[in-house]
Amino acid sequence: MSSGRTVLSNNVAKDRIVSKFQQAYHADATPYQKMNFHPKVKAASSENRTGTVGLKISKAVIVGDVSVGKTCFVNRFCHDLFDRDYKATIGVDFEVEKFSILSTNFTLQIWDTAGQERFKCIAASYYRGANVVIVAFDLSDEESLNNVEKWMVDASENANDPVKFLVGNKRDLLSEAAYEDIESRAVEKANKLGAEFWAVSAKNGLNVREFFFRAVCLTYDSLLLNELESTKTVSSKQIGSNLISIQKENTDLYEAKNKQKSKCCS
Ligand SMILES: Nc1nc2c(ncn2[C@@H]2O[C@H](COP(=O)(O)OP(=O)(O)OP(=O)(O)O)[C@@H](O)[C@H]2O)c(=O)[nH]1
Ligand SMILES: [Mg+2]
Repeated sequence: MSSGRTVLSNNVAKDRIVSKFQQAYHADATPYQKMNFHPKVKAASSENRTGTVGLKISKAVIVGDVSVGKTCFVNRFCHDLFDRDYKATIGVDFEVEKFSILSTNFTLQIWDTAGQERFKCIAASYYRGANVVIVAFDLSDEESLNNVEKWMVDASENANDPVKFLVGNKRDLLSEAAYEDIESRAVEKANKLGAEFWAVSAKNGLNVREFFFRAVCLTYDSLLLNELESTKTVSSKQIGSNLISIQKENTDLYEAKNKQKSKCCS
């Protein structure tokens, strides 16, 4: 979380409070047609019956070709920063963002993976269990759009029934006409992949906050709905043991990240 932000008593920054359901970027380019939180999700949130959803850490992974702007996109959202110099991501990096959705705390871990082929072995081990898969491409580079299928297939393989997005970055580089041209092809791809399309700019911040709010709204809604429908009564004992395994898994991930970096990047 960037410094200088107003942080509330629940440890969530003021600009991470989600009280309205964020709409899709383009109504014709999404498989997610819901326009609001499910009534059961709203009721459970207001009555504080959110089970393990508010306690767990959800996971998002961002993948895509080299230099499409994955790191800049994450940094724009998490730190409100933009770096014009390219620094390749080595393996993976991650950020943790805390939200308050309908007054429930919700934590998203954002795994920013390397696009370079030589780091693929490291990056791929972080796709497991992802709740959100973000395939990024560069709107000004057609080739990066041609490669999105393989990224989506790889990243979704071991994910956890993820919410899928196709994000075109560097919108600031395109004229309106050039954008419209690539947009129609991107929308076609997104529909084929069963993903929701967004056009953003990490450089000027266009649609970046809206995108992440959309991602957490869809994820929170579907995770809580699943939980409400599958475990009508979750005992506090179960919640306790789930939490221990989640915390352990998290610790393992941190350790694995360091181990794998030293193994694969030599
Ligand atoms: N004009 C413009 N440039 C951008 C934008 N986003 C990123 N860039 C530039 O694109 C280059 C690559 O950005 P990165 O975020 O490092 O790319 P990446 O996808 O993380 O690359 P890898 O980590 O190697 O996979 C940098 O020089 C950025 O300044 C954007 O929205 N607009
Ligand atoms: Mg990067």
